[in-house]
Amino acid sequence: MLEAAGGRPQIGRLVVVGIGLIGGSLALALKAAGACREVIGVARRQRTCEQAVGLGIVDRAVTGLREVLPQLEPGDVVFIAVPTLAVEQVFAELRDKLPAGVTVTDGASVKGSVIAAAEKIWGQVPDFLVPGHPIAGSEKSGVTAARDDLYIAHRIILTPLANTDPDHLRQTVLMWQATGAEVLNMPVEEHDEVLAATSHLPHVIAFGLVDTLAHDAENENIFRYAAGGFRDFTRIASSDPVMWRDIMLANRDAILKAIDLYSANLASLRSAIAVGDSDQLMGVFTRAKAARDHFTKMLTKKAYTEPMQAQEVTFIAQPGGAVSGRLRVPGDKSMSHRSIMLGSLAEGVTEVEGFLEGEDALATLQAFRDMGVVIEGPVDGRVVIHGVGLHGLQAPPGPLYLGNSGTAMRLFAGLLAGQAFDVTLTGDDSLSKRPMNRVADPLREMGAEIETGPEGRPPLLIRGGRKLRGIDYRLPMASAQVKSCVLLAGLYADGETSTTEPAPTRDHTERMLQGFGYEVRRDGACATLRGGGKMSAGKIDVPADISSATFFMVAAAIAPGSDVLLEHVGINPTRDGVINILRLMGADIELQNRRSVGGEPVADIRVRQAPLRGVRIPEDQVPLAIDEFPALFVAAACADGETVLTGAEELRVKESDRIQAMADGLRILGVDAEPTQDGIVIQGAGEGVAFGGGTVDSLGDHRIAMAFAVASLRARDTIRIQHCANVATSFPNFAELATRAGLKLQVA
Ligand SMILES: O=C(O)C1=C[C@@H](OP(=O)(O)O)[C@@H](O)[C@H](O)C1
Ligand SMILES: C=C(OP(=O)(O)O)C(=O)O
Repeated sequence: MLEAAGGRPQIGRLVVVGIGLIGGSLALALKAAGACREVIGVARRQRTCEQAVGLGIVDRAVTGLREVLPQLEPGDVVFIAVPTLAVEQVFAELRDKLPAGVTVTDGASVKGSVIAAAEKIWGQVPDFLVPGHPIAGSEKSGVTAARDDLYIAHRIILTPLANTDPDHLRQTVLMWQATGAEVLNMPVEEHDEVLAATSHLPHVIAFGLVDTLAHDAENENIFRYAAGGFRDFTRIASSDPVMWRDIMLANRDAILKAIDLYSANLASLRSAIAVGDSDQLMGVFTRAKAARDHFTKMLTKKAYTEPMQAQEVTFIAQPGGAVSGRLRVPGDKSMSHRSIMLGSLAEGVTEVEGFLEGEDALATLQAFRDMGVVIEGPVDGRVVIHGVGLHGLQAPPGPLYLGNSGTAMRLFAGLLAGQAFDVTLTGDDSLSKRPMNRVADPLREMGAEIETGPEGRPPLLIRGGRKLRGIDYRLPMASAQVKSCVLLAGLYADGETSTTEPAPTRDHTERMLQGFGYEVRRDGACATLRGGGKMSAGKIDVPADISSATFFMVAAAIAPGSDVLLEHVGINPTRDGVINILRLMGADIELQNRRSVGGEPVADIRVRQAPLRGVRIPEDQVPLAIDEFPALFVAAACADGETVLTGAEELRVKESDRIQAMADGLRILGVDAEPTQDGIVIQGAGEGVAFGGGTVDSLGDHRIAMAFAVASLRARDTIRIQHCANVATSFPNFAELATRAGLKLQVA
């Protein structure tokens, strides 16, 4: 059927029945692609036929379909692009007159009615009919609106039936692909429901709104003062009335359902306005804004949930350079998560400044919105959370998707274990491989009911309505996530809950709970709280993330001529391992303007290049620098002599196995790096070039990606870093800041 001719796909003849925007644009696109031998247009009016030929949309045009049918052969395609309710009449003309082997497909916006019309005419849907619907169009209509690029990067939904002939289906798919469109299949009923909600309902509302206002006695004034919002919102009320009447009648049941749902929501908005229910209004508006922003990001391929994972980002780092200037890296990820969690569970309104607008923290924010918390923002790092109290969360409408974030999943497990409702927590590929028994085990000891996937991996199903009791938990590993999970569950438990950690880990949970007025007793390695209390809203100023600042600290330490000042960085003593380790290696680091901000120590960090030496990293520094090792390995590769890391097996269960991922990449770049079970041994180059060039795989781990970008400062050749999309989880503007600082980084 569809054969290559001169290297191009060919359908024989294309017959377009109805030469308007949809049919005419297909004709133009296939002609431009050289994908068919001849295009014949069929239109009711002679004038349209003449225009279509005159505009070069079709090669010839006739007013009667029957005229051209005898000329058709196998491999030809008839595309029906008439208003939905006129499709049946076209089918009637095709009956008994269509030569064998010809494909028939259509572009009607409702598929159920097309199927019904086919059954009426043929007794059953014929196997040569491939029902379809291009999701492209505009408020413009008619032959003069046709464009050859209408379908580029648009979706075409085909709704083949069980008996649809595979050859005819393939022919239709190839035809649409030749226009630059993306083709997908969907069941008929699903198509009609989805379109009722996303296209047909908005048209009803737009037509209805404009008609309401047009009938208003004040209409002249209304239209005179109609601003951009009105114009944007009602653009689709300029669409073709016949086409839309047909769609309403053809998809009646699904549209009625969508209208009823919307009417109920409109009525509840009305009453919120009537009684001045500001919380309900903010709830609806903030949720809608987030959904719409998210949708806009999806369209620009910048979504922070699932579809994002499919996107490929490569860093290309040219060798050499130095870093300089004053930089403020984004807000601390650990504190950003916790600000949303505790702000949501507090009583009153919490204002957060410096919030990290990265995908991990945004996933936490979205999850609380899904549980009914009203959250304004983020706008330039400012978030306002209308806390609902410890018992005010509502069951979310579906699973909570936590993207790439281990912190979110483990802390959520704790704070959801004592809720009244069931909840499922899911994540992306990387998170789905990470161990969760480390939180499920202590929570079960507290009385929670939790199911995990195989081998204790996500998803987590947390059953609601369980009574929790306080426990005294000795952590088997130094993990702030496990500690925080148990303490958060302790808020809902009877009696006291204590955690004892084998080594100090970040203490943001304890500090922030205290900041919200919840008593936490701290005694060395032990933290204790009593369930049943309450938190009061407060103000949170999130400092810049030392884990993100690390990439620039290492960059400045290794690149000759560098001098950077990193502003307003959190230097909590449970997070400052990177400063201690780099200093031990000989780095020139100065902490300026030390101050306390909202209970957390903060400083500006100045780093200038200095010769580094290899060291044995003290094991007590490991938990204090746990996320900084990918960058520290790059520093080690530039140091004089051997660097040995031990006691860091936790690195194997992060977003990737960071020991293996870094060892593999360093070796590709010519570094002698020997992974061990709990660490790594790296032979540093000393002065001069430390890395060759090459392609390394970050395995979708943000910190591996950024570490290798920094390595380019001391490389001989270009370093290409694959799978970097997840840099947006913790440091969305990394490439921009790095370039501003002096790295020669391109994003492809
Ligand atoms: O509590 C937190 O915010 C974090 C704790 C650490 O994880 P572990 O507790 O698993 O070591 C760290 O790696 C992570 O990036 C953030
Ligand atoms: C380990 C990290 O994060 P998480 O565990 O939250 O995914 C990290 O940011 O390096």
